[in-house]
Amino acid sequence: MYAIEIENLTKKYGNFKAVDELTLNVEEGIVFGFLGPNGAGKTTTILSMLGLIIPDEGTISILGYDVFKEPIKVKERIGFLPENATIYGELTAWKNLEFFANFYNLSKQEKEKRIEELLKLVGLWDVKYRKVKTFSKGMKQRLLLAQTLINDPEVLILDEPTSGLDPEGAFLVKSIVKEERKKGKTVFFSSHILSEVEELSDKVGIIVKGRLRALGTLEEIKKQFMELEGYEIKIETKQPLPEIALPGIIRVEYLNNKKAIIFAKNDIREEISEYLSKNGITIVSLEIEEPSLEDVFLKTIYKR
Ligand SMILES: Nc1ncnc2c1ncn2[C@@H]1O[C@H](COP(=O)(O)OP(=O)(O)OP(=O)(O)O)[C@@H](O)[C@H]1O
Repeated sequence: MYAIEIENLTKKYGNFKAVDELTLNVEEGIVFGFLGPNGAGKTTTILSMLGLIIPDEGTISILGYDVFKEPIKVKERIGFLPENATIYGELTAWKNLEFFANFYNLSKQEKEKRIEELLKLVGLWDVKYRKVKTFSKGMKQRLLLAQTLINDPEVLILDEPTSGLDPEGAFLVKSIVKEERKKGKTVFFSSHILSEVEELSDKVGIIVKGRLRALGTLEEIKKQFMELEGYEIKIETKQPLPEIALPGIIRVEYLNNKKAIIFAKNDIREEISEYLSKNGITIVSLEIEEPSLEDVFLKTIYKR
């Protein structure tokens, strides 16, 4: 079963399509990175997943439950961290968590145990009785994350969870995501920070102007990209390179007489290798230069 299934989601504001026929599935137990520039439609998709926005078209189910028809069943099993979450500044960290814990059917003991565990997890145990209005942005975000985890959710939905955090705060958020994944939980998070998506995600979706432009593991996305944009094959030989003219080659850029980058329509390493060995040339290395997620992301945004 998929943890999250989004089918043909469309949300319009007037005539403007904020999300346009979006279809994607997230397998259980993985971290899914939802990547897109500002205004791409990430938050609109996430709010639809929570049933907080009613889309014009499409269906969404989480853990097999339709989010619009069975909202309570869904909410019991998920944790949601909004992009601009609010927090009760006049309450202490402990009281904030207690307030949210009260929404769930937990005994006093279970509640206290859970709050203690979470405050320790996010590094706020020593300041548990301090009013939250005295907290830094990073401390508040950590408390919000603890709040998101209060019901030990099976699926975590995090909208730009590291936005505005310093490197230490971002590190803590990322380590919590990794810990949850280890426990078998599913995490869906949105971001426009490439390094973070690359570091955390088992699967990535790239959304631009409301449309899903790429979907898959990083490897799959890079492969799809190379199939569209062409392959860069780096070669180094022992003897000087002869002129290489093989079907599929777009151009060759010689770095010196024994090193070159071959731009090709497909992966023609075998053909190159055969051709050179026929000409008595020994290959030192012959490798595909993989695009970075940044190459893929930027070209996806600006080119297509
Ligand atoms: N209530 C609304 N009324 C009109 N337009 C809206 C509304 N909410 C969002 N939009 C528009 O829909 C588009 C998608 O917005 P959304 O907030 O989903 O993007 P996002 O990818 O989350 O962006 P960001 O990274 O900046 O948070 C934007 O162009 C935004 O201006």
